[in-house]
Amino acid sequence: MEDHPGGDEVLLSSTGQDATDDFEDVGHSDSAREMMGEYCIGDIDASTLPPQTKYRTPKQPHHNQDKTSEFIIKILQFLVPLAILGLAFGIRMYTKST
Ligand code: HEM
Repeated sequence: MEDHPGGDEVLLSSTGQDATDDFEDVGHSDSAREMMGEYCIGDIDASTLPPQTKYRTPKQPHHNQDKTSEFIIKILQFLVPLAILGLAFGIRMYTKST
C-alpha cells in the first residue's frame, strides 16, 4: 500500500467494494495494469456480492404547500406598478388643471 504512487488513502477509500470504476477513472497506465496481476489474491464469488442498490433521490419535504403567499406576490407585482402609473397620471392631471 505504501508503494502505491497514488497513495494509500485512495486505496483505503475503495476497500470492501468493487474498485473497478475508481481504478478506471484514474486512467492507470498499462504498466499499472500489469502490476495488478502481482497483487491478485483470487476472484470474488459473485454470489456473495451484496445486491446493487440504485441511488434514489431523497423525497423533498413539501415546505410551502400553501400557495397563497405566492399568489399574493404575483398580484402585487402586477398591481404596484399599475398603482404608481395611476398616481403619476393623477398628479399630472391635477397639476395641469391648476
Ligand atoms: C492493484 C491495484 C492498483 C495498482 C497496481 C495501481 C498502480 C498504480 C500506479 C503504477 C500508479 C502510477 C501511475 C500509473 O502508472 O498509472 C498509480 C497511480 C494512482 N492510482 Fe493506482 N493502482 C491500483 C489501484 C488503485 C485504485 C483502486 C485507486 C483508486 C481508488 C487508485 C488510484 C490511483 C491514483 C489517484 C493515482 C495517482 C494518479 C496521478 O497522480 O496521476 N489506484 N496506481
